[in-house]
Amino acid sequence: MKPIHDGWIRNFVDGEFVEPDSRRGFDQIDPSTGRIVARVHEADRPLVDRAVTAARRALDRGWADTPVRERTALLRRVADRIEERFDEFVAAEISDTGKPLTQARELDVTRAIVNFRTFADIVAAAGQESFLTDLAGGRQALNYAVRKPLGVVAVIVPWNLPLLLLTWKVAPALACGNAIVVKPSEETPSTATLLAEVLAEAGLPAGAYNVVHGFGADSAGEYLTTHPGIDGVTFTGSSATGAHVMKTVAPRVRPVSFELGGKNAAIVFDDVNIDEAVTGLAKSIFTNTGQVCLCTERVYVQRAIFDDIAAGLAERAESLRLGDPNDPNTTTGPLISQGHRDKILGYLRLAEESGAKVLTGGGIPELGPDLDGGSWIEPTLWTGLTNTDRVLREEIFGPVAALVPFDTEDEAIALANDTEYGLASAVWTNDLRRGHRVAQKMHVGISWVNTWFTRELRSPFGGMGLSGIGREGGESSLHFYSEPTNICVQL
Ligand SMILES: O=C(O)C(=O)/C=C/C=C/O
Repeated sequence: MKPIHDGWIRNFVDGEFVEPDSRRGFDQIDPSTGRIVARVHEADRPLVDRAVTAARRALDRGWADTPVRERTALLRRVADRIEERFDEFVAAEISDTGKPLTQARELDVTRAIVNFRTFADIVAAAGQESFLTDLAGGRQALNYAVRKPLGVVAVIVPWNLPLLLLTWKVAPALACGNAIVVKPSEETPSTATLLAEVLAEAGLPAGAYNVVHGFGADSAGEYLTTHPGIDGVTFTGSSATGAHVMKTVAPRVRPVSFELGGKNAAIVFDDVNIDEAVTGLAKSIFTNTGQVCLCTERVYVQRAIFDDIAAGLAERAESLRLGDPNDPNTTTGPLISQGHRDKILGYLRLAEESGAKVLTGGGIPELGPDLDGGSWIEPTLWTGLTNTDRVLREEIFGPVAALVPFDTEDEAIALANDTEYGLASAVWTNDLRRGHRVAQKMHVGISWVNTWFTRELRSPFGGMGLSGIGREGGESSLHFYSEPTNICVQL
C-alpha cells in the first residue's frame, strides 16, 4: 500500500501502513498557500503500544544481532533508494513545509542521503575500546567493551528540517542495531512516512522502523515517551518541550539526547570584507526562513562598520524572493503555520514597543491570490535594541535579527555569551588568531569562523544550557545509540 494515498498519510507499524480510522484525523496544510493537502491518521495509544511492541519484537527476532556489514549494506541501499526517489522526497518535503525547491533539493533531501552513507561508513570503521590491565604478581586482565544497541529508541523530530533531522537520528540508530518508533511533527508527516516505504524496500525487518503520527500532549508524542518499552529518547525541538520529555522519562531513568533551541549570536569584527560578511550573515539569518535552530538572531557588529553591515543586510533581506516554493527563483518560503506566524508577529510588535528601529520588514508581504493564504512574513532586521530586550533573549525562530554595535573584543564576547542558550555562534574576522580565540570563548556546542552551517558530520554536534543535552555526530552518535558492556577477563 502506498504511504500517501487516497488522501491519507498513514501510520507505519510492524512493517505495514495502517488503515486509517477516519474518526482520528487531522489536516496536513501546505504552508505556502494555507490549503489542505491531505488528512493524517492520528495514532491512538493502542497503536503506539503496537509500534513499541513491534520494535521490541524486531530486536528479539534478530535485528539487534545483525552483523555490522549487513546493517551498513542496508543503510547504503536506503541512501541509493532515496537518491532514486529524490523528486518524490523533494515534493513531500515541499508539501509539508512550503520551503523553496532549491533548498529542499540542495539541503534537506541531499543531507538525508549523506546521513545514511556517513553513518554506514562510521559504524563500519568503528573499533571497540580495550585495555590490558597490569595486576599484582605480574598477572594481567584483558578489558574490552562490546557495543550493544540501546534498544527501542523514540525519535521525535521537528518541522523545520524534517527529513534532514529524522535521518540524522535514524541512520546512526539503525547502524547501531536499534529499533525505532518515530513521531514526526504534526506539521510535517510526509517524509517520515515515505522513508518507511524505502526502508522496507531496502530490506529492513518489520518493526525495526515505525511511524506514529500525532501531537505531543495527550497524543502520540506523550503515548510514546511515557511508554515503559522505550529505552531512550532522541529529540530535536523547543527547549520547553525538551524539559517536558525529560520529566516524562525521568521516572524510568531513560537516556535522552536533546538538540533544542538557540538564540545564536554572530560577532563581526571591523577587519572583514563587508560583502563577504553580509553574504554569510544573511545566509545565517534567513536560511529556511530563519527556522533553523542554528540561525543567527543576534548580530554584534564592531562600531566602525556597523552602518555598512546594517545597510548590506537590509539590501539582502529586500532582495530575497518570497514565492511559490516550486519556482526555482524562490529563495524564501513561508513560516510553517499560521500559529507560528502569529508568534513571530507578536515579537515584531514587541520589538517596536521596545523601541526598535525597523531597518527592513516588520509585516506581512502581499504575494497575490495564490499565496496570500500562506503563512508568509517579511524578513525583518532591527537596530536600537539591547541584550535586556526580550527579542534578544527569547528564541523567535523566524527570518529576524537584531543588530547591536560593540567596541572591544571582550565586550563582544560578553554580549554573545549573555544568554541561557548555548547552541551555535559565528565569528567573522580576517584575523584568524582572533577567530580561534573568540570562537573558543563562546559558550556553545558549535562555533563557526567565517562561515555558517558548514557541517562535518563526524564532529560532535549539539548544545549546552537551554540548547540541549549530549552530542550527536560521528562517534558521539555511536555513544548515544549503543550501550557498551565492558568485559574483564583474568589472564
Ligand atoms: O546539520 C545537522 O546535522 C543538524 O542537526 C541541523 C540541525 C538544525 C536544527 O534546526
